[in-house]
Amino acid sequence: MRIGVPKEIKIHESRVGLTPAAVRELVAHGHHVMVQKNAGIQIDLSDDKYRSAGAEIVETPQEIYANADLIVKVKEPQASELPLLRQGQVLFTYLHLAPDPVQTKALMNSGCIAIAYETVTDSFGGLPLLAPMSEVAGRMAIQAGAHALELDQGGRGMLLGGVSGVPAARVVVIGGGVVGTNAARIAMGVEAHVTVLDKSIHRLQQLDFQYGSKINTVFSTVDALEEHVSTADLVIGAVLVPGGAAPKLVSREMVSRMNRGAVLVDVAIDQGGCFETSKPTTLANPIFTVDGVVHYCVSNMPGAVARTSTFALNNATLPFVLALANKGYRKALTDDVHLRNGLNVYQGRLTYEAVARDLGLSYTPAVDVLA
Ligand SMILES: NC(=O)C1=CN([C@@H]2O[C@H](COP(=O)(O)OP(=O)(O)OC[C@H]3O[C@@H](n4cnc5c(N)ncnc54)[C@H](O)[C@@H]3O)[C@@H](O)[C@H]2O)C=CC1
Ligand SMILES: CC(=O)C(=O)O
Ligand SMILES: [Mg+2]
Repeated sequence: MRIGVPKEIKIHESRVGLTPAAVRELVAHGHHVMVQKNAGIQIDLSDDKYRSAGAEIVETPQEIYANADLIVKVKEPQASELPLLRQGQVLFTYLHLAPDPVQTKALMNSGCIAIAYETVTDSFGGLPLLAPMSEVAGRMAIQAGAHALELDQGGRGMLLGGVSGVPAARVVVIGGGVVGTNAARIAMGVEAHVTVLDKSIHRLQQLDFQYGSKINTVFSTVDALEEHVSTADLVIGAVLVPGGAAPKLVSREMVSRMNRGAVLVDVAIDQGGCFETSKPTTLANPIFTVDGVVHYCVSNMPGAVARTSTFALNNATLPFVLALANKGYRKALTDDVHLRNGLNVYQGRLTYEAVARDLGLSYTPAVDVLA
């Protein structure tokens, strides 16, 4: 199979769809891999490293999209990339379609087969291609939040862990999944006062068992959210309804009652965000202020640590890329329900129910289009 890896063009995004090691595996299985010139240059993955792994280095994205059967990317296709997608071409990348009707329509019109990393599942009930980036983003959320709490960023001028004689900052994490657990872990590490809210008692039990007296776990209700958000110094938004738009759990009114200079980090912004006042920002210009509350809403946080993130992502995606390349998309999707759960768009039809529901479009089950 001909596999193409375009250079990412989302602002400040330096991750790459395939590492040289992943290219080498694919080439060893008899596939032809085209990597766009300088795709990995920012993270010390030079064209020479890709050449040594057996890749063909290609000058332009146009050549990649014109010649590849399977495109392996990181972020959702940007406006200039969408018209390059072709009928019957397989696209494997993050998509986050629920809050993005424009991209959804463009993918449907292209006739491509779009498989979203973030809705591929595993047999443990997890999202194995989202999890590595959620680990990164959860850990980064605390360093981004700590920076935003500095006075010259508009923050309260607080150190997360406090010092002798001065209390630690109050960190509230909404959603105790992969992002939330990693954020809580780093916040505990810097000795902040950490509270996690979740609507899953099971998750709260696991966190309580794992971290004991270092963490406060709270069942999430409107009452509990109001109580904990209003007194927080840093709030991390980390909820997820897989594939669907994030629920708006913190209203504008709740934000207006927060401490001046408190910080919100909305990691769930890639699914539309869980604070009413959130809007997506970029790594180039990550923060803005509403009612004196600093908001950090970057939809590709792992792009800031692109080297770590590229390796972590490839560890998870490679088995699925190999399956798609070795078997072809139809057999790979038919054989594996977990990969099939990643299928969001199939030649003009929407095949992921939560996306169709949130965008008010009609839904066709993946099994039906593959039959
Ligand atoms: N901005 C960025 O760069 C990145 C964003 N993300 C996003 O972060 C979000 C969280 O991802 P994960 O932690 O991997 O998901 P996860 O599925 O591991 O955890 C989500 C948690 O939210 C809880 N939850 C769902 N609805 C809730 C509600 N109404 N109230 C309270 N808790 C609720 C669930 O019980 C679950 O424990 C996703 O939107 C994901 O796409 C992930 C990586 C990078
Ligand atoms: C998950 C996601 O949106 C990212 O890694 O950029
Ligand atoms: Mg304590």
